[in-house]
Amino acid sequence: MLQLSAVGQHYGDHQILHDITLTVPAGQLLCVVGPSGCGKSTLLRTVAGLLPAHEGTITVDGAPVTGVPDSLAVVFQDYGRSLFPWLTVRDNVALPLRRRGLARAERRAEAERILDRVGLSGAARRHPWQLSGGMQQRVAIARALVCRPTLLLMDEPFGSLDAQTREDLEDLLLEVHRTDGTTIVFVTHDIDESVYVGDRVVVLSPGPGSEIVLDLPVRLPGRRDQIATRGLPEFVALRAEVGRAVRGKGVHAAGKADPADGRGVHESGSGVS
Ligand SMILES: Nc1ncnc2c1ncn2[C@@H]1O[C@H](COP(=O)(O)OP(=O)(O)OP(=O)(O)O)[C@@H](O)[C@H]1O
Repeated sequence: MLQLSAVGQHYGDHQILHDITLTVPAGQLLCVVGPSGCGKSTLLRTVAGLLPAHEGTITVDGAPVTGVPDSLAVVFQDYGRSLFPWLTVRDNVALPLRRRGLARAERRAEAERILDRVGLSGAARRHPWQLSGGMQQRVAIARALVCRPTLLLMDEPFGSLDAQTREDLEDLLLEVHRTDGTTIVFVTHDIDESVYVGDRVVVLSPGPGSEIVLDLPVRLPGRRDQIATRGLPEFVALRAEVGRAVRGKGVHAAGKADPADGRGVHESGSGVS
């Protein structure tokens, strides 16, 4: 479980985040959206322990975050810079296992297992620069998963991919989440994406001093499907509600209901206009 209590963040005199209080239960996929520059990436970097919180406290499974927790992995948008071009795909993925003291053969076997899972078993001996952008981001996801993190942070991971690749990776993420039960915090500027992948969507207000303006459980019937789910009236209603909050147009009362338990069927009907 991830807990943020009255977290504030500044760059110098510039206040970015104010009084962010949030509990993310184990196994939840939380999406964070908000206007450009409101502090989504700053929030993620603070949770990751890369920036110390100026105010408040953050705990992961009860332990205060004072540096990057061992149980945590991060995937950034810029896959091109996050992979080492001189290493093969398999060695990129195996790299985090070195710190765990696994022997070389074990590291390679584990990397190949994860690569198979993300649909890249045929690419293990290639180098990142020989792959498409979508394949490189699959490598970055594989590397994040190889240490079996309990908390996965993703900062606009599909933002620079074409629409088809993006949908494929959204579905890969959902499959990983369903199978592993990893707690995931997923930052995106894409409202549709947040509702499609999230169990819950949190919207931040524009800065300075961004706060949470909407905390919305995503209750959609059935297993998510790129065509069928996006056509559901429940999906359209949720998307409109998040869109209104991002644009500062007010929040429907259903948005405040039971946000920590964002699974199951959405019942509110949301009153979308
Ligand atoms: N290292 C830094 N030093 C000073 N200011 C920064 C730094 N990083 C970000 N900022 C500023 O903090 C604010 C929040 O930035 P952040 O990248 O967290 O927003 P964001 O919501 O993720 O933006 P976007 O949606 O455009 O990616 C912006 O005004 C940005 O210019």
